[in-house]
Amino acid sequence: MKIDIIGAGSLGLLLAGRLIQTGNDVRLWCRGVEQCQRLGRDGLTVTYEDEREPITISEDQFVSAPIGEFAGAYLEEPSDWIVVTVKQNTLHNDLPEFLSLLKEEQVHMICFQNGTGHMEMLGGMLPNANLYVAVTTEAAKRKSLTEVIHAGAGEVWIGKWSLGDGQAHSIHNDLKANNLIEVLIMAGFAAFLSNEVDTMIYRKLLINAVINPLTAIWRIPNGELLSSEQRLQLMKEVFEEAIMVYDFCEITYDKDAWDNILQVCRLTSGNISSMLADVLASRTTEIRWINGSLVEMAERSGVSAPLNRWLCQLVEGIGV
Ligand SMILES: NC(=O)C1=CN([C@@H]2O[C@H](COP(=O)(O)OP(=O)(O)OC[C@H]3O[C@@H](n4cnc5c(N)ncnc54)[C@H](OP(=O)(O)O)[C@@H]3O)[C@@H](O)[C@H]2O)C=CC1
Ligand SMILES: CC(C)(CO)C(=O)C(=O)O
Repeated sequence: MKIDIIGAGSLGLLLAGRLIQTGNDVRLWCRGVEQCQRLGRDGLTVTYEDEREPITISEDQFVSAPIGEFAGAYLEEPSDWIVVTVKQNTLHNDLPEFLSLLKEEQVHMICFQNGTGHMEMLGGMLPNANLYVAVTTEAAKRKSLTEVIHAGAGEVWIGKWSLGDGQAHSIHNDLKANNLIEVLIMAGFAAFLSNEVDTMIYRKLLINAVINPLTAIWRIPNGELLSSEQRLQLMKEVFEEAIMVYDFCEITYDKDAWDNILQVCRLTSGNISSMLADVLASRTTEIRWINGSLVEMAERSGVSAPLNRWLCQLVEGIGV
């Protein structure tokens, strides 16, 4: 399968490494020229935290190029799938410029972002595109421009974004999506199709809305959220406000959603959350598309979500 991956960060390198290893034709689109040159010289490596052998991909097994060349290359030689693995802020602020040439195209594009808001934006910008959402519990950490650590195996759930014509299609009859799942499974991912990807997006949003800002503000690994009553109390208050917003917006959530968040803290106890990692590296965080989405959803329903608003302001104020 021919696959374009936009964003050679943690998730992008992980997907690229596994997909190239299993024989797919991957083009990896980077922000920086230096990274393209390093990938073109050294190839890429996926390593593990246990004793598993690393995956080593040599430079001649794939193409890496600057994002500015992506649209031209796609128009000349379209791929089967465009996989988007940039962060939300890049997707909203930078990608429109690079994707505008594709606005008439019927691309198949799949987006791996945490948070919400990006699919609506892409839907408006690429009206003919077939847009898909991936919700994943994989954990990847880029170690250098060419090396990524696969820090935790999870699942990848794929759904079609907005079927649009009001008819009840099942994604299980979608040939392209089935092909993608096959390719991901061959590459070693636990990948599934879902007709209820919305439920998954909002389940993940709840997890990220509670864990990410608090770990970023307190500068602690995920597991340490559970280490004091005071921290648990604040987590619970953020959770309850988010649930109140879900109730107003008629978004369904699991009965054991709170226990599920505690379980994620335990399972990822040594992890630095992506938001804390962004704060530590002085990068823009995804808070606007996580807790900020909850604030907007609340406002649209005529209620307020003051705790989530505060969290947005606290995180956005770090390092300003
Ligand atoms: N990592 C994980 O385990 C998981 C991540 N996610 C979600 O996936 C998304 C990606 O996360 P992650 O991979 O961790 O993020 P990273 O920050 O590791 O990677 C983002 C990549 O996008 C690149 N980029 C920035 N601007 C551009 C541009 N204009 N054109 C092309 N590439 C660009 C960055 O380049 P540069 O480094 O040069 O700035 C970087 O390589 C996020 O929304 C995250 O929430 C979801 C689940 C798990
Ligand atoms: C689940 C969690 C909190 C794991 O660290 C995550 O998705 C993130 O850090 O963004």
